[in-house]
Amino acid sequence: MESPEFFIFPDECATYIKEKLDILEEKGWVGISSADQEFKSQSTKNKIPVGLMPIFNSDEDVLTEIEESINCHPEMVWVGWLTSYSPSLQGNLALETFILRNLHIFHEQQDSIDDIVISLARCKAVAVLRKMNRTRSAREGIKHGSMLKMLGNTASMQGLYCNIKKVAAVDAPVFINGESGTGKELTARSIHEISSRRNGPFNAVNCGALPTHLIQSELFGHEKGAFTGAVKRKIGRIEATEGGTLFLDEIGDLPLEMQVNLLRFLEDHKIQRIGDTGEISVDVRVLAATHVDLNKAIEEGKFREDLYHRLNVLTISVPPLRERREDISLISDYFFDKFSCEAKTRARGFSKDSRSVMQQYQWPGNVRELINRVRRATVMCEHRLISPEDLGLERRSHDWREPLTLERAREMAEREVINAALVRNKHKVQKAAKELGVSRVTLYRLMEKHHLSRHASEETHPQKATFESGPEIKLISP
Ligand SMILES: Nc1ncnc2c1ncn2[C@@H]1O[C@H](COP(=O)(O)OP(=O)(O)OP(=O)(O)O)[C@@H](O)[C@H]1O
Repeated sequence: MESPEFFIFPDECATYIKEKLDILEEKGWVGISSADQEFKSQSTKNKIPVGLMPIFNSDEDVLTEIEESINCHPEMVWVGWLTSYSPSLQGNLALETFILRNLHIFHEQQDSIDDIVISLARCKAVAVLRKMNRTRSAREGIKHGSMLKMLGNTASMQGLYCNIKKVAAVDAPVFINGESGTGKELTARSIHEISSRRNGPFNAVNCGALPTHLIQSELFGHEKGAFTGAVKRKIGRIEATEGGTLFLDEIGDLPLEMQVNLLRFLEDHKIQRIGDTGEISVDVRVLAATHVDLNKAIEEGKFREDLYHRLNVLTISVPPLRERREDISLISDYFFDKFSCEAKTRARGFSKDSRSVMQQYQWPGNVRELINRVRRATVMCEHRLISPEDLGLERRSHDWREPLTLERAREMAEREVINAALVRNKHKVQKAAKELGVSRVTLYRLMEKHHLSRHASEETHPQKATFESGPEIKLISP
């Protein structure tokens, strides 16, 4: 016989629910406390649960507990059960907003017990639909409804989606941390897309890519004749983002004098075009990202502490690909399908060897590097299955059981570390040299010695990266 439908309720509400359990059981529903192991038992394994959340009071602690239950089981659709003990929602804006946003409501005093059964069934139907969508989304690569094409099902990515939703619900600045190529800009776009600003513009500015003398005008705009060459009025990127979201990438590269202006804008939401005496009010949300250590930059006097605190109201971290290896197959398959639809290819998929190599590689350039390698392999592959060589990844050519001179080992390690630094720094030689602690000239010499290209487009070709599965490699000073 088929087991009855079931719902989960937070452990702290157990006493209240127990009183009602018999009635609900008669209607074909079984209630299980969130602390109960039965949740994972055979009888409920293939069932989709619904969450039932009695609301007794509006203490912050209770809100936090509810929030935690929802976060622990984001797959569930939750019914909020307003009991005779529930606080009045009117006048309690925080609770009201929270409840309306997260729960389907059942009023015990206004609705009959049959209505709660209907609510549970309705939520079950929504949960089933959600599950179907999630499965399809994982295939299609679209996650969480309007959240942009962010791929990844690992716990760390689920945590990221959860945080994106949380920060999208408010209007404060957000600081997005993460290595290069992890998806910081995509995260910023996702925040914008599900925020109340989604109908406004989204603008991304790479502070590191703008020449210093142009940054002020680019961000704040200028009036005609403000400086030589200002032949007409220019609206800056901040003003052009009115009503929307401005993403300042590589904020660590913003010159100090510009940091003062940005701070002023963040404090009073007013800007001044160069050559204009008046101030203009602008309604723009700022999201910022960097892959440099800003605490270190503050210590070195390169980044203003007050600006850091102003921007750092909410922080989100995007995990590196090597820390979510289970997502590698999903991402590579998705992009292989995409690229093979766009261009003719003989390839039908990845060989077993390629999959294993991709799993072990460190991915210093993260998702961007994975996409680039898959794109190249899809075009270059001459067989039915993409090989590690097509991906520009080859197993370490040396078998460690074989004898190896120390000099050769040093050379191999040196090449690998330099290649990783170049990929991480988008082939900006000066930046990579700084990270490696050598001069630019030295790095050029080493690149020549190891036949490493300085162009990003060639990062996987003709040089092949090896993958590191052995002990950590240290850079040996030349
Ligand atoms: N989870 C993901 N799913 C699908 N595509 C992704 C994901 N993360 C990143 N990408 C893709 O990888 C590329 C790099 O992402 P993005 O530009 O957002 O990274 P970033 O962290 O901002 O990089 P950088 O610091 O170098 O500017 C983009 O093409 C982006 O669409």
